Amino acid sequence: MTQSLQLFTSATRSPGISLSKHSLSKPSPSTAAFRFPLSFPKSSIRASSSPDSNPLSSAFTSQVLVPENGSTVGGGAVSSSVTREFVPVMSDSTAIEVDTVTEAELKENGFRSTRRTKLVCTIGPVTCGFEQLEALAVGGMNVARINMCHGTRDWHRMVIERVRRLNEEKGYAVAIMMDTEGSEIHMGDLGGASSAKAEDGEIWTFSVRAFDSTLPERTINVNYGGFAEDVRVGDDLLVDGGMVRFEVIEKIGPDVKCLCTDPGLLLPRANLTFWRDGHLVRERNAMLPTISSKDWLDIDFGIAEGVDFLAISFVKSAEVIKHLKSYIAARSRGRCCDISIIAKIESLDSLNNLEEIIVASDGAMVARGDLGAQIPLEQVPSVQQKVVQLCRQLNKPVIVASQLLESMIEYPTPTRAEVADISEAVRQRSDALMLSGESAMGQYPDKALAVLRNVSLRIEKWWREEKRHEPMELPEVGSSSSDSILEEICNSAAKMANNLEVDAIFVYTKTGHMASLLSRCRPDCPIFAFTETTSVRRRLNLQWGLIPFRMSFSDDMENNLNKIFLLLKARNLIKSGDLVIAVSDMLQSIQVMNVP
Ligand SMILES: Nc1ncnc2c1ncn2[C@@H]1O[C@H](COP(=O)(O)OP(=O)(O)O)[C@@H](O)[C@H]1O
Ligand SMILES: C=C(OP(=O)(O)O)C(=O)O
Ligand SMILES: [K+]
Ligand SMILES: [Mg+2]
Repeated sequence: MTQSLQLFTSATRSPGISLSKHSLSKPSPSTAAFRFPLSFPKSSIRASSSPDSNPLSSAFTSQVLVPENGSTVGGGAVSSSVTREFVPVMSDSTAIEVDTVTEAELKENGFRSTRRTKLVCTIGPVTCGFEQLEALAVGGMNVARINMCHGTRDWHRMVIERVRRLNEEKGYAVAIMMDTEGSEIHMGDLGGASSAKAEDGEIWTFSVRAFDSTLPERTINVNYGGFAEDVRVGDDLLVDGGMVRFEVIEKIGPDVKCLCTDPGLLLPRANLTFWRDGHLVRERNAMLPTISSKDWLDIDFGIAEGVDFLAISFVKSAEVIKHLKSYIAARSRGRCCDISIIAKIESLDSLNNLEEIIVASDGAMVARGDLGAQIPLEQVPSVQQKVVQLCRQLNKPVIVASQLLESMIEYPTPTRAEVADISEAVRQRSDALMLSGESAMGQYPDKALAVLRNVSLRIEKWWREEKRHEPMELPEVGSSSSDSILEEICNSAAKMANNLEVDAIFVYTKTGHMASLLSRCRPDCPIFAFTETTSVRRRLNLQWGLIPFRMSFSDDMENNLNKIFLLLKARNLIKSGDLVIAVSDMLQSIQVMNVP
């Protein structure tokens, strides 16, 4: 039995679409409908029954339904022993594309316990091979990140191609995030060495000189031409926010001699900040462009390659995001909504303009690496909490990044503190967690991913068992009355889902907006998001609790639902009796029903 609540307003009814087609229920062999359209006499309800509402009709036999992978990978339940062959079966009732990882996971754990927190992996030398990428996809990677600070154009292109091939050949929906270099001050390449050790008391030279061949011993290139001019003798020079510390002792033309005062490992292209009298010197940083000329070339490349997310480093204001968005819109001639812009919160300026930056962006990243170099480390946790909360309030996905499992670059098990840190990010209900060096160049990328996955699952389960619902105020984000209606529907649907303990919420969404409004509510059950385009499906992969599927759907919701039930049931992904709530951005209704 279907029970539904529908809202009709003339303002929100799509022009050109006949109301009866949308608003009236159609009894089918499997669902008897009781609806209460506010503007229609109840007697008219059944009049619209049509033969094609029969889910067994041939109309949908070519239906293809594509579930997202990975977001559903369970704690250790899916190992590499899972057969990872992707077999699109095109015979009638089994016309559904599903990768075996998702399928196995849904079957084994039931969908109430699928993973809600999404996982981003930075791809680097140890994970750029096709098989290694596939292992990450099997392990639950939802988004592959390429950091434009490292690697060549050909290398980036190769990684993008491989991820795309993985999606095509194996049925995954791994999204691609390109992360700009930004123009903050950083070291050069260490002349090809993977790292260099700076010992206490050593004198190192930081130089803006262009060295033709090999770097002289204990010499570091600096990318910023004004460096030697700007630093003063006595300044503290911090590598990666204090991983290594130097004191400036002498300036000789383009060379700056520095004494190592805190020893440590220097990594290629590590970030540099300098401090004077206990304060970060940032006058020059404030003048550096957020998007450098190299970044613009990289962005052109990203647009041409059709990446799903552009993460912008060292965002200082909302203006830069707006400027970029209008550029992308112009470049891609209207296809602008295909690339989401993620603002990286990693500088003092970004904190000063936090809300307007997040409003202007499509999401944010708490980039704790550089953030911890620009504000005192002890302030990073509260900033993280604030950004995560604000993003949820403003309905933007948020990623918590950097050093989540830093020790696993070298060791196969995490520290207890790292596990506690991940737990905190999951408990804050951030949309996604990110691996950097752990997956780019560490020794245990798959193990690190498994830790993220298992800790996420465990904390989410604990949270549900304890029935914890943090009392977060969700302010209205919609600017039009139809937006407000969608928002209210989502808020109510999520609340009903919790109270009724339903197994899943189904949402039909063209742009992904309604799915993200549901995700914002962080309901107890997973959200199956059905969308028509592969790019929306991939982008939904970053958001908390969403399991995106791609399918082509008709304007007839009842029909869509019946098709989906049938297709999912044919693959044992749902079963008769499961309680679901269905909402749609095509039809303003909330339906509650048992799977027939
Ligand atoms: N494309 C790449 N090629 C080589 N090394 C990479 C690449 N991407 C990342 N790495 C390595 O992984 C480390 C961590 O990655 P990330 O946090 O993204 O960069 P960074 O440390 O420069 O901010 C980098 O310092 C670098 O050593
Ligand atoms: C994610 C970050 O940015 P990147 O790795 O590009 O420095 C960070 O600083 O935490
Ligand atoms: K970067
Ligand atoms: Mg950074």
